Amino acid sequence: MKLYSAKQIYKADQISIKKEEIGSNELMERAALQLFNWMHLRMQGAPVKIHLFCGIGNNGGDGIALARHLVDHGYNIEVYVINYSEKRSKDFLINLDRLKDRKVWPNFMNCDDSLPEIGKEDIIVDGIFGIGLNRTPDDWVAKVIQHLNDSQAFILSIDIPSGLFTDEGPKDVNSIIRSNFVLSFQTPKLVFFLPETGPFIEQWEVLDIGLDPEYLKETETDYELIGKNEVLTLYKPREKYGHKGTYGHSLIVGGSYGKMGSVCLSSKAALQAGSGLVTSYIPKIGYVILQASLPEVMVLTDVDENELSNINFDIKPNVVGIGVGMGTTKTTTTALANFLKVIKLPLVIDADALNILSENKDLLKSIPEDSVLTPHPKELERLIGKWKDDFDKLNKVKKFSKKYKCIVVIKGAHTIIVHNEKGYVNTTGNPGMATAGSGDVLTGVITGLRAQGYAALDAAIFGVYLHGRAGDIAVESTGFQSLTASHVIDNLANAYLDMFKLPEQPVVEEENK
Ligand SMILES: NC(=O)C1=CN([C@@H]2O[C@H](COP(=O)(O)OP(=O)(O)OC[C@H]3O[C@@H](n4cnc5c(N)ncnc54)[C@H](O)[C@@H]3O)[C@@H](O)[C@H]2O)[C@@H](O)CC1
Ligand SMILES: [K+]
Repeated sequence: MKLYSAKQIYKADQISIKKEEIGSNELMERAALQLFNWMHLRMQGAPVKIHLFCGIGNNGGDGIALARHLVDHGYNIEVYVINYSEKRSKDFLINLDRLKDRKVWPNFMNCDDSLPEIGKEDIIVDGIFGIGLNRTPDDWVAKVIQHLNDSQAFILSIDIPSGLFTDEGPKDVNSIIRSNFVLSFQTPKLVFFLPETGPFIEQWEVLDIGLDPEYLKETETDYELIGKNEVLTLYKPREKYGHKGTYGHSLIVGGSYGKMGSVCLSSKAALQAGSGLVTSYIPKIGYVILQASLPEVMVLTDVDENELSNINFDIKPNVVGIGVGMGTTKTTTTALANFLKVIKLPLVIDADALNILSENKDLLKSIPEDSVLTPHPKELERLIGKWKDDFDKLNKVKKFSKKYKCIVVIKGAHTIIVHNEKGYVNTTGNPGMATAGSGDVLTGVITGLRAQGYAALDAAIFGVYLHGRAGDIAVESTGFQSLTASHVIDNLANAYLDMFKLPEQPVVEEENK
């Protein structure tokens, strides 16, 4: 699913109005009706108090139009207009008049007014600012927003939580609504998925207000949301006459004294992701461990007992996953530097290999083209330096990806895969996966997919999705706290199977005869 910018949404808005020969207030009416239907379906006329807080722009206009529909259906409402500017939008004014025709008089709130009382069981509709926010709200508006956040009432935001910018980072977190639910028009916004701004959104849903499908289809976006539909198009079915050689050979390089488990996890994950063959390359100390735990995996050992000192093999893998558990000693650093000088195969680079690269930035230019790097936030910071906010981080990663011709997987609650100018935002995974070895599993999955012939970007996107989905399925039986990396591996099979499951159909009860 494409994630459009505010500029693109405004453009879609203009094009739709022109093509359909409708007034902009008709588009607002569509939006308001969708909001109303959504609420009405769930509330079924319940007499709960609904407080609608509206700004003076079109987001406020949506709120005022929604208030009219709620009144027409007998709901118990109170409307407030937050008068933060004199520049009321045309459609806001049209809808204000329509509301007044029904003898509903909003409370106009200015900077010195006292704050209304809101009960814990009430509902707040947040229509203060939408995608038109272009500067941090004034202090008194921030106070209103804090008052709503503190009320403990359920907050339903129209389009975007008020106070969140659509395409830049927040400057004052105290001026942002904490939404329980966002009904977002036409597209979710990128900020719903970033670490700094995501926590302001508990749940979201898209309302289709029928913006011009042609424009939406043709417009390229900087970000895409990756769900089941997106990965289904990447999936490579198995061929009847395929053999294990058809599905590639993964080499997992890593491990050191006391950290052999990471290589076990990566190697097993590569196998479970479907790699035809898997070999592990480890220091001698891990030989028995690997052979005893993974009978399907072949093992090659370094000349050194405890650490990698010379990465040298005479097999022909088609991808190498490197870095897990390998440490950053001088010997291993030299081994990695020498390896990078000669290796031409695509790499999946993780953990200590990333840390070595951060400490020795001149090695970055030796990374083979189309390699996949999988840093967690700390590793990323060591690699690209500190960032101002999430947008700054994304821009820095885009530059890095272009400069070193690689794919960067920014791991997090919503992992983002960056390739050149574009980012792919993953939707699977859960907090239970913040556990030891979870990253090693991801490295193995992406390596295993790469081995099977998935292109680098596809392997990264598909791998991140599968890994998260396996974690989501696993957590249903383990709970967040007890989820381990091994559970994620054990559920890779279920994650594959789940891709082809049809959505559950509602059960129709048989009529009594
Ligand atoms: N496709 C669309 O674009 C549609 C948009 N609609 C609604 O329109 C919203 C956008 O409306 P607007 O462009 O009027 O903008 P907003 O309603 O988001 O903001 C109101 C106006 O306040 C001003 N402003 C921005 N930041 C401010 C600040 N910190 N303090 C004081 N004033 C500030 C700006 O001039 C802005 O236009 C969307 O979020 C959505 O809810 C819907 O009506 C349906 C169609
Ligand atoms: K809003």
